[in-house]
Amino acid sequence: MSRHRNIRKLNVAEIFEEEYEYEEEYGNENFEMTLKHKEQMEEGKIKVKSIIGQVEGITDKDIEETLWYYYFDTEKTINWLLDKAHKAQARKQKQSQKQAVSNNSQDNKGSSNQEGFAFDEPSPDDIVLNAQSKKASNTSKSKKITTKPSTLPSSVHTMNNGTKKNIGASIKESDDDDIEILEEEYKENEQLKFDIGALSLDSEAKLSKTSVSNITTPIKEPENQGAVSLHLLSNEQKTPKTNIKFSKRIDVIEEYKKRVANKLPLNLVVIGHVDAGKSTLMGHLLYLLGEVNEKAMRQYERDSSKIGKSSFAYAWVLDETGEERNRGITMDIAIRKFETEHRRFTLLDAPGHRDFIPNMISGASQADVSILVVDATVGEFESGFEANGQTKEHALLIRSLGVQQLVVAVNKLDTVEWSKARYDEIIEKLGAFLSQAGFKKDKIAYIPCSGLTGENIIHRSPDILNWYSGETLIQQIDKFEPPTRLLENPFRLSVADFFKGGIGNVSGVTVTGRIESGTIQTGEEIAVIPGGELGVVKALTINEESSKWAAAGDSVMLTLTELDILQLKIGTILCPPSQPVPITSHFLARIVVFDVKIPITRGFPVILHRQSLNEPANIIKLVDIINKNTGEIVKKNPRHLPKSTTATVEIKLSNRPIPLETFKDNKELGRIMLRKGGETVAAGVVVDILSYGS
Ligand SMILES: Nc1nc2c(ncn2[C@@H]2O[C@H](COP(=O)(O)OP(=O)(O)OP(=O)(O)O)[C@@H](O)[C@H]2O)c(=O)[nH]1
Repeated sequence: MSRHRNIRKLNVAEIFEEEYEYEEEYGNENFEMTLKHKEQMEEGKIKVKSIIGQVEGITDKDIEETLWYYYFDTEKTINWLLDKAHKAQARKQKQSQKQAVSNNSQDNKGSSNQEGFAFDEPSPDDIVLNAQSKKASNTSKSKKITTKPSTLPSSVHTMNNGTKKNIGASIKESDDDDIEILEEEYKENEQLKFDIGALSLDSEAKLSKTSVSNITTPIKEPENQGAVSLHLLSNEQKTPKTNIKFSKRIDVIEEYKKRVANKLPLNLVVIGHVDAGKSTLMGHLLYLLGEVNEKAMRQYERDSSKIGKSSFAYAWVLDETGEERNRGITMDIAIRKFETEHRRFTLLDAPGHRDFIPNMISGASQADVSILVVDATVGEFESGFEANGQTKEHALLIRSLGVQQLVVAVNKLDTVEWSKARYDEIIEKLGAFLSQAGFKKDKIAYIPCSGLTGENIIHRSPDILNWYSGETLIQQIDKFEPPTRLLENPFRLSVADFFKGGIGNVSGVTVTGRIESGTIQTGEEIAVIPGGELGVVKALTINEESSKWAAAGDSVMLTLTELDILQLKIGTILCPPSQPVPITSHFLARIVVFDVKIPITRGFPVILHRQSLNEPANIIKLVDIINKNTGEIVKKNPRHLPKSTTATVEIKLSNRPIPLETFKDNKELGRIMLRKGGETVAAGVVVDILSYGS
């Protein structure tokens, strides 16, 4: 069956046909490791053990899981395991120091449990115990929400019931088109309609009966009512504590309107297959815009030619580390700012190499819009576009992460003598794929260009691209439309990184990340979930500029005081204490299966990605397969999910609960990616939380 067929038009008979093919090929049993995998696992374990020896807290299971996660890369496995063991040790030491200080001989359960290697942070029970003992001993500055929810969390009710109203009231930008987008967005949420990767789904029509009742009921009673999961405030505590006098508080939404009135801020991610020319194109663009001065540019040219990599001079503007420059590849997201006539961009240059897709996901999850760079060189476009190339995977990933607008830079046209025929061939092939991937035709623009020569980035020579009369790259990206920001939803920030120390003279702990929804201002109190620890925002910057407030869509640094750094982890969510994000390790998701080589079966192990967070998980139940066109359930309890199917599945986290919301409650926090063995196997949205807490 052709890989390039139109998946939207896939009919039920085809799905069954595929299933039969797979059944014949793989049988009905659950998928297990192949013999080769087992051999690799054994070899890997021996190697890892011979190097690290016996390390307290590292079990055989940990080694196996880590090897599997890194797909038998022993070096990465060892680094990760040792790093975790080191952190566990540091935590243990810190706990015993605290105990010594508090002289509280009763408070030993938390520390002993924190020795556990598998958990990067205290188990939820320990958190509560710790909190209680801290409260009793009153020795720690850290505060946390410890109230045990005896009934349904009312704040979560508000989030559910308030979603439509909030989204409808999202900030309006400047013109009619924007209003149309807002209306579309509003309708989209009214109907709980979502596009996942290749497919447009109206879940109201398409969910099974069980799921519909789960969704239409505002929220389920938490199954686990131990203070384990939701650290909620009791009714009396609902107003977040703040050290700003109410009359002085900033009306952030009004301020935001003023800020975007002139130039709209947009987060732009640049994606594409390895070596497509992403960094060169964007480095050249920054140079032409005057963001890189002549002296620095000449230095890049000299230094890159010294190591025989002169063609990478523009890429060095963005690839800043020695390793990236020596290897000639981008490894982590590079962030730069630039402005066009009507837009203010935060540029996220993503790595193209498949080994760094987790970094790419982390960057793409912060993006509003995207440039997809493809290499027009004969043979290169094809290898980026085929099954294990990154062109399709990246496009599907960003669509699944909610990016709707795309500029395709058909790059390196200098290598094909600026051939119109080649350009047409590429946009035809890509166009068919991108509409299958869920991009609307009118949201995609194609720009012929060369990042190396600079052609059609800002200027165009009429004798080179004489067959083209459209926009330059810069003109096109200046037309990106404003995305809808969830300004009136509860504040949510997914921690992308953190460090000890503060902004300017302020001391504390600093976190970086993108505000997914809501607003924040200095002086406000936030809760860290999981854990429930409380901190106060003492200072903040947006794109490294100091500010008193920030809003959804902003990439920020927040310095928090009164917070224990050990409570933070990448992927932790900061939120208002009165409106905490739920944590769960068991939920229902609607997924679209990517171009997998092996069908997904019950028990399928995956790495779940949500923003920067990634956690091992298992697909524990295949609930149903759905026809994408009609929304009908075509098969209940399927034995496996072949590529391109849309399905409802139950997912269980292996190690610990994570903060997660349903797509209905928060479009940003309700999206997930599932990866296995270095490949993205599916993307989807959370439709129901099946149990709260662990
Ligand atoms: N001829 C030609 N070569 C180009 C062009 N753009 C980039 N290159 C070359 O392609 C190679 C890779 O360029 P990069 O900019 O590092 O590619 P990339 O997509 O950022 O690479 P990763 O981030 O590692 O995936 C370099 O040798 C560039 O000089 C172009 O327009 N024409």
